[in-house]
Amino acid sequence: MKGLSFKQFIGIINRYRPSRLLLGLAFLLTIIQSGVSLFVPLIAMNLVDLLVIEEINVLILLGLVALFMFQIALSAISYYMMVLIGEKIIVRLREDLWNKVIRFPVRFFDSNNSGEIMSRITNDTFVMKSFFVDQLIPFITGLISIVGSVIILFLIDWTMALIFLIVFPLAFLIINPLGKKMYAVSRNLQSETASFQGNLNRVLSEIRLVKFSVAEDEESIRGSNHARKLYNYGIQSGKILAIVSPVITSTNLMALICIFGYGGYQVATGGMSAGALVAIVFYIFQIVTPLTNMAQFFTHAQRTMGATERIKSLLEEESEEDIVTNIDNLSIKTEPGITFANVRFSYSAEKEVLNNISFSAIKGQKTAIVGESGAGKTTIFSLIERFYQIDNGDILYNGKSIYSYNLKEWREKISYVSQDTPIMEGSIRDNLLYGIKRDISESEIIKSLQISDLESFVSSLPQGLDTEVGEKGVRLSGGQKQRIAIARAIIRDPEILLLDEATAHLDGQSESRVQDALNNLMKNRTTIIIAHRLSTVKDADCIVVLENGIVSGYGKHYELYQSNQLYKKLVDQQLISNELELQVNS
Ligand SMILES: Nc1ncnc2c1ncn2[C@@H]1O[C@H](COP(=O)(O)OP(=O)(O)OP(=O)(O)O)[C@@H](O)[C@H]1O
Repeated sequence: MKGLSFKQFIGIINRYRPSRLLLGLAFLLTIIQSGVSLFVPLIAMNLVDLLVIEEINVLILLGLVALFMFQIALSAISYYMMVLIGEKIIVRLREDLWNKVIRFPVRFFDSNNSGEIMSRITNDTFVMKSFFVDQLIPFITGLISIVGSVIILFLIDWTMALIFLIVFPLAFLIINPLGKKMYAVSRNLQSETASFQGNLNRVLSEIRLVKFSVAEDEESIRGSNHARKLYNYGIQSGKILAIVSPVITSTNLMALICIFGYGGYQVATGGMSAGALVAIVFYIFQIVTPLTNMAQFFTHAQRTMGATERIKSLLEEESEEDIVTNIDNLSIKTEPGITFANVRFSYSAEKEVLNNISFSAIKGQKTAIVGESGAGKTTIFSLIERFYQIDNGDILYNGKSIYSYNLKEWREKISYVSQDTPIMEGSIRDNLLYGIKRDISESEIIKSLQISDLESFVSSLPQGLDTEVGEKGVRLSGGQKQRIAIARAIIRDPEILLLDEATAHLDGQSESRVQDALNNLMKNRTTIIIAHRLSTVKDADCIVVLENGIVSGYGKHYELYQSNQLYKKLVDQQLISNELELQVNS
């Protein structure tokens, strides 16, 4: 067991523990219970000795029964209290972890598999709890029992105690190196479990891709490899346990044989009373049982320390609200709306995606961003949403840095209709109102459905707005999902509209209706559009051409067509493809 990890484990338990009073009481009860169990053999010793001289004492017998009952009751109460404490700790830890995880920056999710994060919140916390309740507490009571029993053994017969103490450490000489090996195996087992879960999540969340790529066989092999690795680690840990358990059991057995041999001789020769031998055997059991459990304790401890390290690293992760962005305090006068001022940005050190970008999207106007695939258009939206931090420059809204706003307040100003239209499992209503804090009237919802051309679809459903859409909205068509995203944007009533190919999935008729609605929605707001089909942004008040990380053109359609080579190329390519499409269709 690594000292540091154990310290971290205690630190986490301490941080999420319930009141000291409850904890103290539970510990006190546990200690009293272990203490009481130390007296049972002493009374039994007296009883046996009295039996030998045929003078049964009812009072002692009743005392023994009462003590037994008392110990059972104490043991039940203290176990329940420990479970209560364990559950209280885990619920707080899970709540805190979840609260933290949903506030981690997008960058964290870029580099961490969601299945593995799930495994940490569910499995690793469970491992910690069961170690605390089922291992640590019995370990402590076991220690009390062992120490107490050894002391009493010395008082009853020091030579017997000495024999036992010589045999007892032998087991640990063998177990210690195995424990170290077990630590490595347990760590691997835990991380492999997490990556097994990560792999399941990866495949199950994109099951359609698996099917249309006919990748079942590959996935079957990959899944099997993970399962096999788990099997191997399981076998490795089994091999270690297979040595540890019998070593402990036979050491205990050896100790018992020595005690019985020597004790029997003593009783026969009158050196010791029969009661004393009974008490000694009792105490040996009180030493042996917790000792046997200790083998398990160390295995669990290794596994728990691995889980603790992973949970600790999650707990230490910075929340996106706490991230400070270095901005150049540029004192520039801007028009109302969004201004990118000398913005530089890269996802990683290898490649700069935006290299000194400056442009304005003025309030009440429609600003379009065009550029080749991978030029950084979506990145600009991500930066406006503050999913990532800029490296240099500043992004201003109405003349004020967007980083000066509280993150929640800032995001509430924005509606983002993205290309892949994310939909949550739940009803259509749940999706329309997702994250909206103010009360929304039924008429507001219906109006948004009318504007987004969804009304007839929703009214055709037997359960209307309360129809379940399935995981990721699988029961909806691409166009329906897109219109739900637009209706959601309408209900949010934002100051800033970010539209990424918002009408790409709609058919011509629906598109023109929704486009009109969007044009209405854009009034008096700051709107930025990403369009691959330039026909949808030809009428934009301003078009920003992104090329190799810089703004290579900025203006209206006809100006750019004459002055910007890339823009002309993109328009001409689309004209040609449109013509080809017309020819094919005619
Ligand atoms: N999360 C990310 N981590 C690392 N690199 C990224 C990430 N997202 C995008 N990139 C890279 O940044 C560059 C710009 O990507 P972006 O998605 O902004 O392009 P785009 O112009 O929107 O492309 P498209 O038109 O194909 O959607 C690309 O080279 C891409 O590989």
